[in-house]
Amino acid sequence: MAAETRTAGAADVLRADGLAKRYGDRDAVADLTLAVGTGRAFGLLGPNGAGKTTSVRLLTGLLPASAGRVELFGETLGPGNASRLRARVGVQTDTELYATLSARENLRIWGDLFDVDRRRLPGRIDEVLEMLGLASRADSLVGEFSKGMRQKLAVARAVLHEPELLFLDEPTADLDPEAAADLVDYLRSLIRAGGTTVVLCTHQLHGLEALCDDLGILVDGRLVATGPVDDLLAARWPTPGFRLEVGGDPAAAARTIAAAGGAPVLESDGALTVALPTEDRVPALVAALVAAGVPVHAVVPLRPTITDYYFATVDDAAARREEARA
Ligand SMILES: Nc1ncnc2c1ncn2[C@@H]1O[C@H](COP(=O)(O)OP(=O)(O)OP(=O)(O)O)[C@@H](O)[C@H]1O
Repeated sequence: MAAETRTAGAADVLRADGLAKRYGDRDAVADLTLAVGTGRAFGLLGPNGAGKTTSVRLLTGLLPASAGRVELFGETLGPGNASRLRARVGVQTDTELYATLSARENLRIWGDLFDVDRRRLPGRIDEVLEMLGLASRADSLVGEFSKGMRQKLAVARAVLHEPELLFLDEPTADLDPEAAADLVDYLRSLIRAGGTTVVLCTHQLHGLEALCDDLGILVDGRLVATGPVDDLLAARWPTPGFRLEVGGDPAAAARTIAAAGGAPVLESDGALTVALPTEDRVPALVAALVAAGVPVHAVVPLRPTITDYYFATVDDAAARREEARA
C-alpha cells in the first residue's frame, strides 16, 4: 500500500488516491496516494524522469489518469467540475507565455481568463509584477525577456488570481541566487500569511527547509517516502549527531570516545562524528576527552537536512532495486 502524507489539524486541499499514468508498458506514475493540508507547502522531489511533472499534470487535471482519483477542495475532480475547481488553483507551467505581448498584456489576458475583477485587475497586475521584481519591465515584450524573467512572469501569472492552491515546477531553476531567495521569501509569505497551499517540484534542495512542511519523494514513478519534514528526519536520524573537532591524534580521541560508550566515526578531514542518545551526554564526553589530554576545539551539532534525507532515500531505493534484480 502506498504511504500517505497526513497533515494533522488541517483540512485537505488536495488528495490523490491510487493515481497512475501509463505510457505503453511504462509506468510514469504508479499508485500515487497523498494528502496536502490547507496552508501547507508540499515538496515533491525526485530524480530526472521520476514522474514529478506527470504527477502535477495529473493532480491538476491537465492529464487524464490511467487509474485513480484526485480530490480538490473536498470534491472529486471530474469533467463536470474541473473548470470551477481549477479556477481556485494556480499552475506555473500551465501554458506558454505570449512572446509578442508585454508582461502586463500577458497578465491582463490571464486575469480575464480567471475572472479577476476588471476594476481590480490593473492594480493587481502592478502588485504581482512588483512582488516578482518585474515592475520595471512591465511593458517589455516577453519575447525579449531572459529565461529567469520569463520564469518570474510564469509565477506572477500563476498567483495573479490569488489561488488557494499553487503548483510550482522548478520555480527557481533559472533564477540568480538573489532572485531565488526573494522568490522563496515571497512564497513563504503567501503560505504563512496568506494561507495558500503550495505543491512544489524542485531539484534545488538547498534551503528547502525554510519552505516545505511536507515532502514526497518519487523514484521511478512511485512515492517512496512522504510525510511532514520533521517526522521524516526524526524517523531516519532518531539520535542527535555531533561533530567533534579535536587536536592531536584523532584515533586516540576515537578510542577515548569509544571507552566512554560512544561509537565515533573518523571523518576524512580528521574530525570525529558521534551519535548520542541525548544532548546531555555531550559534557561528559568532552570531559573524558579533556581528561585524556585530547584538546577539543569544537563540538558542532549535526542537523540533517532535506538534502541529506533526499540522498539517503534515493540511495535506499536504488539499493532495493539492485537487490530485486539480483
Ligand atoms: N508524453 C509522454 N509519453 C511517453 N512517456 C512520457 C510522456 N511524458 C512523460 N513520460 C515518461 O514518464 C516518466 C516521468 O516523466 P516526468 O516528466 O514526469 O518526470 P520528472 O520527474 O518531471 O522529470 P524531470 O525532473 O527530468 O523534469 C519519464 O520516464 C518520461 O519519459
